[in-house]
Amino acid sequence: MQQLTISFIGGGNMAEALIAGLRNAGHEGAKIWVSEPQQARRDFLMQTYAVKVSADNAEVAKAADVLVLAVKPQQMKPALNGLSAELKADVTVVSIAAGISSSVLHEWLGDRVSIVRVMPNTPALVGAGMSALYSDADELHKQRAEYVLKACGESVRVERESQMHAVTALSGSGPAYFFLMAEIMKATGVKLGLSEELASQLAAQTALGAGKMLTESDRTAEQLRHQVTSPGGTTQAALDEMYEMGLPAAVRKGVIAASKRSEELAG
Ligand SMILES: NC(=O)C1=CN([C@@H]2O[C@H](COP(=O)(O)OP(=O)(O)OC[C@H]3O[C@@H](n4cnc5c(N)ncnc54)[C@H](O)[C@@H]3O)[C@@H](O)[C@H]2O)C=CC1
Ligand SMILES: O=C(O)[C@@H]1CCC=N1
Repeated sequence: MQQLTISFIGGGNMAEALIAGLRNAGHEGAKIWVSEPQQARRDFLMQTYAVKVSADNAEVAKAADVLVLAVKPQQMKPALNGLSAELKADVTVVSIAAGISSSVLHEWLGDRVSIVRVMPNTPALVGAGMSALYSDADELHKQRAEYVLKACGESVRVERESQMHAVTALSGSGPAYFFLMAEIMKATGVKLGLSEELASQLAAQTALGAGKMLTESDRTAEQLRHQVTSPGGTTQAALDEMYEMGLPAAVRKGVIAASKRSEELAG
């Protein structure tokens, strides 16, 4: 079957994660186009993933069956300037930008385009992405977006566009919360006398193992935590201190701040 041409406006971190997923899933490099103003970034993407690159958004948009908008929210309006007239009639526009609503995208691209809003995350780079999508466009367009997302991990649909703020706060930004935890664990391991290399390995493999248990076991996070926590033992000592220092409140407030920021970006 003929593969769709998937074009990216913006070739930054998140575009790269999706491109890596698509290439690993067997999507041809010649059927992936990326427009990106930075020459060094274009060269890197072309050399690493054998994709087509350009500095011209219109050229890339024109070729697209699926057009992925992968610039920062603040960069979106200028990036889309003049693109509307270039698009194929049945193009699927997939926006991964935090905050920007479908109605704002329709204002910038016109009413006739089919828009799918998606919130992916960077673990897409290693095939372990978590994406959520919202769209009121036809099923075909949702399925095209899912084709991209499922090449990079799991994908779910949400029923209301307003839920995208919470999705962004959980899975979009979420990898950073776990990375911060790994950073702190590693640094503390070093303070306690481990080498950098060993402390990194212990933190990373523990994160992987905990993640696999969360996704593969039929137990809840709370049940899995109880399994590790022997009464009066080391884990209990750690968790008591973390609660005492306000870790749950800090995480709760952080997630809410991310959701609020997503609402602010929506304008
Ligand atoms: N990084 C992440 O974990 C996630 C990011 N997102 C969303 O993905 C989008 C991109 O984020 P990142 O990849 O992190 O940003 P990034 O800054 O790494 O990538 C943006 C790229 O767009 C390019 N660019 C700037 N102006 C442009 C223009 N006018 N035309 C074409 N390209 C242009 C930049 O040179 C840059 O390479 C954002 O809207 C963000 O909300 C969504 C989910 C997760
Ligand atoms: O930090 C951000 O705004 C983007 C959206 C979700 C993850 N990164």
